[in-house]
Amino acid sequence: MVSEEVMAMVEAGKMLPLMEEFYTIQGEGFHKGTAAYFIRVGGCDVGCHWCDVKESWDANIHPPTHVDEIVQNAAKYSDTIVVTGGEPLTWDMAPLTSGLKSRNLQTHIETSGAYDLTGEWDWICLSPKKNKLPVQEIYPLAHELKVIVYNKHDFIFAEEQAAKVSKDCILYLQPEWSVRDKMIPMIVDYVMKDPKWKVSLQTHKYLNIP
Ligand SMILES: C[S@@+](CC[C@H](N)C(=O)[O-])C[C@H]1O[C@@H](n2cnc3c(N)ncnc32)[C@H](O)[C@@H]1O
Ligand SMILES: Nc1nc2[nH]cc(C(=O)O)c2c(=O)[nH]1
Ligand code: SF4
Ligand SMILES: [Mg+2]
Repeated sequence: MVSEEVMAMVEAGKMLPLMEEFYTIQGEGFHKGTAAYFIRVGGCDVGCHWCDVKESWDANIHPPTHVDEIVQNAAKYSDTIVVTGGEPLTWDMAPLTSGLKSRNLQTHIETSGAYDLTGEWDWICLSPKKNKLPVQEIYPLAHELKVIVYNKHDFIFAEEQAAKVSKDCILYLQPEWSVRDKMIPMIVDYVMKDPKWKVSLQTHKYLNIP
């Protein structure tokens, strides 16, 4: 049981249910190959059946942690901080990013965009999900669109989503990990036919790093 005081702090984004934090190499998308410190915030009710971090979904099992403490720790490791989850936009990200920005850190977010965008971000990776679509406001702000391809219909979904982002947004198709052997050849063909798309792989899984 958490106290009402802690609940109010979480509500205000001054504390966040912290699942894990780790220094690694960004494995996916535009910044792949670049060292970054990851902050994984618990809580998500989007419910992707193939989600590779289902342990993150239940916010109650992750300890509410002061954002000041998260920031102080993150600053020791990297000047690029990736906030992921769970779905980080479940929570008000403003206190966390203002702390990170006050230390001149680069703020990146991995999000489904299913909830209102909060926080100040240098890089927004939008990975839309069919079962809970992004809010309209996030599309023009996304720097990269990363659509997970689990089956053929996901190419149609990817085109629908690409029609909503800005012309400068970088477009990625990323195979869902468990079906990668089947989907990679289809993604390769697709990208060669329509080179506005690029391939994104979960390279950290090939490198055996977090
Ligand atoms: C675990 S999610 C957390 C952030 C946010 N909830 C989201 O979905 O964008 C981080 C990234 O991993 C992707 N992802 C999750 N499970 C995956 C899987 N099985 N295969 C490929 N990508 C996956 C998501 O689409 C997202 O881009
Ligand atoms: N190395 C590494 N890169 C990543 N890029 C996005 C990730 C995520 O889970 O949000 C992730 C992750 O979990 N590990
Ligand atoms: S939105 Fe992200 S964290 Fe939530 S279930 Fe889907 S992939 Fe997992
Ligand atoms: Mg991951």
